[in-house]
Amino acid sequence: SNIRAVHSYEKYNDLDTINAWSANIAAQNPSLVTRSQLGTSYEGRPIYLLKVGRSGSNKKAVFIDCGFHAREWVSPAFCQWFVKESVENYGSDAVLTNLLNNLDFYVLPVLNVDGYVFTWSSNRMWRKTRSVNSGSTCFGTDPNRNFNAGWCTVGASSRACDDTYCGSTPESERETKALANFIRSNLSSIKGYLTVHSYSQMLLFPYSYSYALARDHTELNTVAKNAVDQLFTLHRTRYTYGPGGTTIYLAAGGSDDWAYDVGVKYSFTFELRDTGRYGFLLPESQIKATSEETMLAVKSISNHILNN
Ligand SMILES: O=C(NO)N[C@@H](Cc1ccccc1)C(=O)O
Ligand SMILES: [Zn+2]
Repeated sequence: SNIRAVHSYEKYNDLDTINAWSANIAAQNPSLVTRSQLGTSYEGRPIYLLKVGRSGSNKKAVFIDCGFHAREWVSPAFCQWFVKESVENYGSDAVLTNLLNNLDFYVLPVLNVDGYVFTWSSNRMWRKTRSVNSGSTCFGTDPNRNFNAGWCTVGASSRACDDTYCGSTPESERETKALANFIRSNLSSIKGYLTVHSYSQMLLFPYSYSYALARDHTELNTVAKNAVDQLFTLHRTRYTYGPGGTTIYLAAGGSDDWAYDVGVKYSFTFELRDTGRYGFLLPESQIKATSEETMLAVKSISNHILNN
């Protein structure tokens, strides 16, 4: 039939649906969206990346990833929402249009594709990747402990069966290696790194691997404050913000700390809704409000990046 399948942005979508969506939204919006493959997961699934923005030469870029942790379903929902908003409101939303004309957004809807599939098929509460750990019957590494940033020193486990297992080496996972390689290869353009998790309602920035203040602490703190203030205006959702170590907990090997230390100055971790009532099982009825308020924070941060 000639009826175009309509994507449901207010539902949680399985990986096949998300992959079909990313192919379609790129095909239907060629002047704004291009899809590439970042890499392949442990179980052999493609990890797709969307580049969103008007084509132009030597534009600054902001990298946004979702779906690090498999059970955090509202995270991939937000990445889908971001792309939808970009293609639907380009030309009508002045702020978004200006951003898309002057910045490129790399949007990674699901990094941990194997884990995400596993939460749909087997264990809704799975967090890690699904790689086999030699010498253990336990699967997976915590991708947010697997980066070369104070790796496995604090707030991480060296036991394969733990949910915060740091892996056998930094970037041991195909998924984290692919992401790190992409950022390393595009350091001249990537000025911002936003990694989207749930839940807690927090906006975190380096460092989580120690209590040391980042050299850009004052600026990052101001950017975070402005972002959470913008977020609050829509539905009065309250976020806390600050360095990860003091705001949530000490944890080494995180992607935000790694990105910051390789030179991506504006590096933030979002912890979306809620604060524990539903936790990872946030009802689909809250996807719209969560995504809309998070858009305000992302636009605030992106404008700061564009103007600095
Ligand atoms: O996973 C979640 N929430 O989903 N929280 C992050 C907190 C964090 C953020 C940045 C660096 C290290 C740790 C975690 O990986 O534990
Ligand atoms: Zn997480």
